[in-house]
Amino acid sequence: MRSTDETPVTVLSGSLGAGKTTLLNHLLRNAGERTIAVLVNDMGELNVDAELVSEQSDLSVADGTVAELSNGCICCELRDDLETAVVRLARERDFDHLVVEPSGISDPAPVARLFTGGSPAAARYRVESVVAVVDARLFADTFDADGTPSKTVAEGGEEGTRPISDLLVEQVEFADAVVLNKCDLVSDAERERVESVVKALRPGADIIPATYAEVDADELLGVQRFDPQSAAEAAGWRRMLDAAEREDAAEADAEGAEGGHDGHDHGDHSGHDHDGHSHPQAAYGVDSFTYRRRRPFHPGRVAELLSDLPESVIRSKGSMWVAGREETHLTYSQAGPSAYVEGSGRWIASLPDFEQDAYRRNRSDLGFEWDDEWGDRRTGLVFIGREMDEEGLVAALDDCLLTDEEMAADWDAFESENPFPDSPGDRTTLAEPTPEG
Ligand SMILES: Nc1nc2c(ncn2[C@@H]2O[C@H](COP(=O)(O)OP(=O)(O)OP(=O)(O)O)[C@@H](O)[C@H]2O)c(=O)[nH]1
Repeated sequence: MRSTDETPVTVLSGSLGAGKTTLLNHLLRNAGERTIAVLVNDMGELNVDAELVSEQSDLSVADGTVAELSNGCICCELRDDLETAVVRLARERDFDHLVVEPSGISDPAPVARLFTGGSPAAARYRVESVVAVVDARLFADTFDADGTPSKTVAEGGEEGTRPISDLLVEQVEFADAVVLNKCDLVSDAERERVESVVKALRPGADIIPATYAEVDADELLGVQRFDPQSAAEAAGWRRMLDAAEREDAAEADAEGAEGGHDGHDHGDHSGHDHDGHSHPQAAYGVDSFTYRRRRPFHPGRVAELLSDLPESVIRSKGSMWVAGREETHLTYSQAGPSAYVEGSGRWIASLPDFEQDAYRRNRSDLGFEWDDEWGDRRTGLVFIGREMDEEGLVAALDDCLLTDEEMAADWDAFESENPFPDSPGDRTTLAEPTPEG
């Protein structure tokens, strides 16, 4: 019984049929000295009591090395069960490593969070890695503009069905290591292209190519990769946006320190000449840029543009300021053929003065420049794609900004004729994959 040592946990994600079970079996068979316990959340089977069996490293999943939770989804109703199960497991069994496979949920983040913070599970475990098993064939088909884009609406998780592209992107963005499985089903060139996209989506993740998930267990387990502090900021789009904002804030500070603002206009300033470029993957034509403006979008024009982005854009995401939605901080997210906008909170500048003051006082370093007139309202988008026409896209986005005349005119119409959500939690779908490829 280990009471002080925290047992390392691997959180495994992956789309339906990507090869998670194949990987688990492989790990159990090749664990060497390690004793691995596996916890699977199987949404398919109902009313099977969670059986906490674990122990020998050389048993297959079917042989019962697995503690199974059923009846739901780990991230919601099963969260408590999961916590109880892992704590009991640690108390009753002796093992060196826990692998949790929260199948049926798209987002491994809540599961990883279960083992951090002050929970009883956190006292006994530490998350070592979040691993995404990616079906290289499916990934290539979904995001390769040269291939046949997969429009499949796949596994659902908590919200019913979701486009497969969303799941693939989000799992990769949160992963510390990506097992690129089914490499037998892609050519070398396709594999390299998939790798280049994965690197852009999640810079720094270890990519482990595999066929039938035959990975070196010591390469996957026993390496501390997960960092709870930076996990949320690890996605490629988030890093680019944060870096660009920090750069701006530092520039503004420097100007302040020099005792004068030279009057350069942030209202129409092009974000991308702040070196929003990143070319690490240019070899396969995968590139990215940031688009940042402190002028609101026209709701109709920008909805139309974002509903029909060129296929070269693989992933785009960020914050949007849309005229008529002065209170609602909008988060836009696109992955392949799917795109939506969600109300993700309030602009700080729309809060009552005393709340704003408190907010700004408590976070003296907001990480971005506060605009005298508009406060934190701004647009910051990141585009990741292959051979994108950046200039064309930026020009098209700029055409969606309010013109000077529109800025000066009455904004009432923007409020009423506006497809975007006007409160946090609401969502507008801009583009959906067609049901059959
Ligand atoms: N060709 C090929 N098939 C594979 C590979 N890895 C796994 N498979 C097959 O793909 C299918 C799905 O694999 P699983 O391991 O069951 O996938 P999973 O992610 O556990 O699937 P779910 O639990 O249903 O989400 C099985 O028929 C595997 O034999 C691979 O590298 N190449």
